Amino acid sequence: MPQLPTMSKRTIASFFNKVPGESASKKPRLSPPLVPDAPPTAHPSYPHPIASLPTSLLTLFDASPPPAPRIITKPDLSIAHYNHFFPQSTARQLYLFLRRSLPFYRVTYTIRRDSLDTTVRTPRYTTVFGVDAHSYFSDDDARTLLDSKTHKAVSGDRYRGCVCPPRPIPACLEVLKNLVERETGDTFNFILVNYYASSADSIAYHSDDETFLGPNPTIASLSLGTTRDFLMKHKSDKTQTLKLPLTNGELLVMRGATQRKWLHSIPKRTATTTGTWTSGGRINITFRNGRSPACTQNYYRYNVGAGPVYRWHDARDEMVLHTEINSDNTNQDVPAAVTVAATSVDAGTAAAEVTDIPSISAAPNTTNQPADGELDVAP
Ligand SMILES: O=C(O)CCC(=O)C(=O)O
Ligand SMILES: [Fe+2]
Repeated sequence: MPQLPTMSKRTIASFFNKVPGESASKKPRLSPPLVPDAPPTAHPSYPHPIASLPTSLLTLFDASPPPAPRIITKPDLSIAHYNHFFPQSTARQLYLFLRRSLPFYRVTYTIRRDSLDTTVRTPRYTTVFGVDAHSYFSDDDARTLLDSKTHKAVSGDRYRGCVCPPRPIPACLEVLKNLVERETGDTFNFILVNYYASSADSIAYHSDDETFLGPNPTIASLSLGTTRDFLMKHKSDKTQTLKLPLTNGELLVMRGATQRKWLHSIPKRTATTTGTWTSGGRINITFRNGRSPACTQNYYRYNVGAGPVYRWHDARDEMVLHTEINSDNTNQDVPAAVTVAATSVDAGTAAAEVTDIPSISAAPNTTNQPADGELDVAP
């Protein structure tokens, strides 16, 4: 395990910039303006503008660099575990902010399995931002998609197969990405967000080792909100298992052979956590580095899909269709005229329904396979 750099005290401005010499990439970076309570990030690919972090939260980030991580060692596994990447109160505010600011999806899709068309219902809310290394978003307000080599506009062909155009990382998540990059020394171009609304939401055993992430990918994973068990098991050595109850503000950095050799999951639980500040929910944010357009296509298909947008409704204390967000919510940045297409996922042809297969490893051309017995067949 290489020595991990530790985070030193710094100014708010530094959260928007890279450590000098850290990045090999010469491409311009998104630099959110350093004004108090900056305006939301808007982009034609977004269903609504996405609020920027309040300055009060940025100040909290500045106040407390995380303690050094615990290094977990097991065969073929390399994990740096930051018990308190963010202090409780900071993580709590971040959780509440992101839950009410991001667009979420409940993705349904059809796969061919055992010669049957099978409808898969992802048992959690998801969303994704970013684009693979072949492209990047311009640094100006337009945030145009540019080719990483020629720095010219990307041709329409490159992402033709995507369910939606790639989305630039909004300022509020760019700040988190920069914090994680500074701490880990890695760079990431994708942010995937899961929202587990209750203990019934889950992700089945899978590994994030698709070829489009390259060999031995580093994946950083931030947990906010309700504590959930993160279970790991070695793919071939059944004696090797690991259980980490991930609490509010924890960061896992998985490296080396971890994805190739181990599976991980967040299982459903029967206990219900209600009446707390989390409302029983948990946000997980993973930072990844996608190498090719196949990654972009896969991530948007399985984390945005073709269905409707959901947003958090403060008064109702639950996710609701974006179209239901109105003036009784405190999410006032949603233009009333915005409409979303109804789901175009056709479940009618399905001969069977399942929930929770390894969602992002279900696409063609991936090396992942569902672990035996991990599919939950819907009743
Ligand atoms: O929620 C978590 O901690 C894990 C999420 C995960 O494994 C994934 O999104 O690939
Ligand atoms: Fe995963």
